[in-house]
Amino acid sequence: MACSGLLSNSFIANKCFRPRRHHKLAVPYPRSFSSSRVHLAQNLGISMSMEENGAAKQGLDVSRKKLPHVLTVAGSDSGAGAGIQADLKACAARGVYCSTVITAVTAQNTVGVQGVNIVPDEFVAQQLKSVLSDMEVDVVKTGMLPSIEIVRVLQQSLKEFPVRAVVVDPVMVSTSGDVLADPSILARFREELLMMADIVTPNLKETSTLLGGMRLETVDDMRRAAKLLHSMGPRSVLVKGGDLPESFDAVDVFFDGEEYHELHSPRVKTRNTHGTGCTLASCIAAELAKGSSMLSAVKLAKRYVETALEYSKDIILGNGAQGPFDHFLRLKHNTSTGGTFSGNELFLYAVTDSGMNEKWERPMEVAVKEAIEGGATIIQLREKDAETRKFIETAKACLKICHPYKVPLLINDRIDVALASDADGVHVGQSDMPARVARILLGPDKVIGVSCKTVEQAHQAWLDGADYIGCGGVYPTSTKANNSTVGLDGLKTVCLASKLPVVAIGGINASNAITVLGIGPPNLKGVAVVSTVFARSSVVGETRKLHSMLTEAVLKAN
Ligand SMILES: Nc1ncnc2c1ncn2[C@@H]1O[C@H](COP(=O)(O)OP(=O)(O)O)[C@@H](O)[C@H]1O
Ligand SMILES: Cc1ncc(COP(=O)(O)O)c(N)n1
Ligand SMILES: [Mg+2]
Repeated sequence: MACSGLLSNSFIANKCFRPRRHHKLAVPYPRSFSSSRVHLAQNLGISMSMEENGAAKQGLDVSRKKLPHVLTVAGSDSGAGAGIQADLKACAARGVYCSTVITAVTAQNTVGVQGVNIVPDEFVAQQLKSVLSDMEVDVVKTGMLPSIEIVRVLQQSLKEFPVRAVVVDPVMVSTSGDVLADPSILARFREELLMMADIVTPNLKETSTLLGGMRLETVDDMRRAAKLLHSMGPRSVLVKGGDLPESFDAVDVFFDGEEYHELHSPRVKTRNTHGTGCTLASCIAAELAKGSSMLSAVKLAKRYVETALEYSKDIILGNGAQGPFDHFLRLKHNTSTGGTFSGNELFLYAVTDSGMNEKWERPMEVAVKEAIEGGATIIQLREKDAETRKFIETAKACLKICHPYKVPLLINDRIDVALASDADGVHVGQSDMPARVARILLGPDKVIGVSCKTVEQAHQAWLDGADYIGCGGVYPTSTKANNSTVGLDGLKTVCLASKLPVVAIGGINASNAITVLGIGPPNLKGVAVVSTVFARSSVVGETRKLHSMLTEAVLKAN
């Protein structure tokens, strides 16, 4: 469609980039269109909009990066599992800005919906105008639309302020069985809203309702339903199968008028599925806002929901049948440190050695368990030659052993293995990945330790966002070839300069550990050992011996 000079600025901003109806959204949307807007406006002899004039007057850069932006038009869920709250969390998790037009306020929890207060339609219209007239919305996602009047004002607003895509989640009944939309709305949905939708995402009940009570029991039924719904006007249809019997995978059927795609994912066994529909639709909207094609957006959204459910399957919130899940995939991370590493964990630091375990035919898990039972306060898995897949499995198994004891487990060098196993952190050497990069990859909560021999390295580790440093070798050691030693003096110098807690490493054993800890600086928090605990047959016995010696020495010193 050509843009004419008579069109309003908002039309230019949005409509020109909107793919024409009945074309699939295969071409990524242009990401930044502030600059193209100005360019386009100049070509068409149109002056800049008020906002651009304002920005220019304030000396702001009008070609600044535009945030992908989803506007959700939905109801508030006081329990924050579904509705507006789920939409905000989903968009935030996907890195997209989300504005909100609230259509109703529900009193809701994990048991059900106790009350609904519908926002007057004039006020919904006012919210829509406030956001759409000002904030360059890319995609509108609709959820609970509780009255015919509200559907009408939404349609009018979208005509006045067209956006690039409309995702319609036709919320009618909550999973708990409570009615969220007036039944009279059905006709309006069928006749008007579906026509405006780039995608409509009904669950089984909603599909059946929209199709006059059609029975949906199999994936074939879902395919037929998708086709029928498509004939009602939306460009694409996703019939969601979360409510199929438990024997089925979680199957959704996508149909764009030409092709069907059955999207399968394993059915996560959990009660925490409240808000999956809202989240899925918001995630689709978010991906479209970033520039995805429709099918990619749907696939990614489904994978996101599946992953979030898997991560949150055991969380307990509320007494009802429908628990919420964690959009930021974090609640299940019950790390022993919880992002509050103090340094005291370094007291008896056990670094594993697979060669020593092999010699005693001891699985790594057994060695780790024995070390912890003997009193190790932190474990580092140091597997220089392990195959990646095996290493990840071992790390996961060891984490299961460490966490009940609240003992953190770190991975030597391998950031990828730490990420894949969700270990508590990493320990890196001077020639491994820089701690600064590891911090970016691992996020703020994981523990990062760095091996340092000098004051400069210790300072850099601090600048890079490490949590502790390992200083050594204090004495010569057989576990690290060609490693120069720093001696007690070098250790003391580094400790005095370091802003981070320090663990001493290298050749430390039962006969010198007390001397090492005795050198004094308060940030010298402990000793790290390898052979001392792992080279003998009884790891638990050796660790216990060292632990009681160290404890006794510390008690005496205090
Ligand atoms: N137990 C589950 N395991 C994996 N995916 C699920 C599960 N329950 C629902 N889903 C997925 O969540 C999305 C929302 O589906 P559904 O629960 O049917 O919609 P609604 O929340 O609107 O009732 C779909 O992609 C569906 O496949
Ligand atoms: C405000 C609001 N919007 C939507 C839903 C649907 O979510 P679900 O189908 O998971 O109950 C809900 N329960 N509450
Ligand atoms: Mg659901």
